[in-house]
Amino acid sequence: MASILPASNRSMRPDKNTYERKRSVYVKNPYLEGMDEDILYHLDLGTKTHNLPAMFGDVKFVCVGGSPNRMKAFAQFMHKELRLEGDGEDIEDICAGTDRYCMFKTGPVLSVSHGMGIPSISIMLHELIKLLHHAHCCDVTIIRIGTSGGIGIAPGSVVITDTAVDSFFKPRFEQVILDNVVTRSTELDKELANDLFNCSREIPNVPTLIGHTMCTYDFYEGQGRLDGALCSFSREKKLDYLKRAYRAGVRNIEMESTVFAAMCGLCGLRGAQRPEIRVSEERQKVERLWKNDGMILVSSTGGRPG
Ligand SMILES: O=P(O)(O)O[C@H]1O[C@H](CO)[C@@H](O)[C@H]1O
Ligand SMILES: O=c1cc[nH]c(=O)[nH]1
Repeated sequence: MASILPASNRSMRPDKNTYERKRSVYVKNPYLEGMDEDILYHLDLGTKTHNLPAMFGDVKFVCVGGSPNRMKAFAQFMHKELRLEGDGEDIEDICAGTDRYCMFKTGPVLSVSHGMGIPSISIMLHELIKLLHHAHCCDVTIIRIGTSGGIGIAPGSVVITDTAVDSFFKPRFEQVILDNVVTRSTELDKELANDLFNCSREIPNVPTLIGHTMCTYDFYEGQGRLDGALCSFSREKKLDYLKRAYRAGVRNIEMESTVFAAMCGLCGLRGAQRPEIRVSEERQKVERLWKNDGMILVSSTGGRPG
């Protein structure tokens, strides 16, 4: 099991009175309270083996992305920007005991990898949300930082997602629960999207826009690529589909946004719930940082060679 974080990180927990109105992280599972121990299997953490409030009670921002190396680099970047002790090069992977996901903590910012696709991020989110709940975190903003394929926009643009849509351009996530299909909303917080967009205006040479993000179950056929091992549609059909997506407001495609939006929304992790009237010093620092340096993207887009 990963050891708990050094005392220097624990001391950054905000004062109880820092926030005048708190928004908790909710779990919606009546069985959890009655459990003697909650093991977060894929994070290699647990309520009996780790002091989760001490380790994570001060978390205010969670940034997630597919690749472990990217999330480590992001954590090192945050370490420098927050001017924490040391150079951050030896930053500890809190989930080192498992190779499923990695997790780094820099002050109030948690950086977590989630792998590729809905099933992978959904397992991570179940355990992350329980972690934040057990740690008594509140007022948590979560942002997925990812790559995506742009539609009708310049390669390299940053798309801030307002709504995640499925392959039929509908703002929904269909979760199969036992043998039922349960439909969940995929709206993301518009206020946060606007805040992020306003921050982006201060960053030169990075075209940024707000738009819908389409989430698919597959990188190849699901995204209309012609270069997968299987392809059963014509170039014309592909272009027709992408044009219809564009007309429906879709500006980029990736593979996690619908379940991300659905789960975070249900569990009180909508970042843009901006309840704070007085904010902690760390949070002001982080907000300043984002305003200055723009580490705020939801998806940066690449070309779509296929
Ligand atoms: O850039 P990340 O976060 O890895 O996410 C995108 O990249 C992967 C596909 O290459 C998918 O998981 C997609 O959502
Ligand atoms: O899902 C993805 C991620 C990156 N680029 C794409 O074209 N699609």
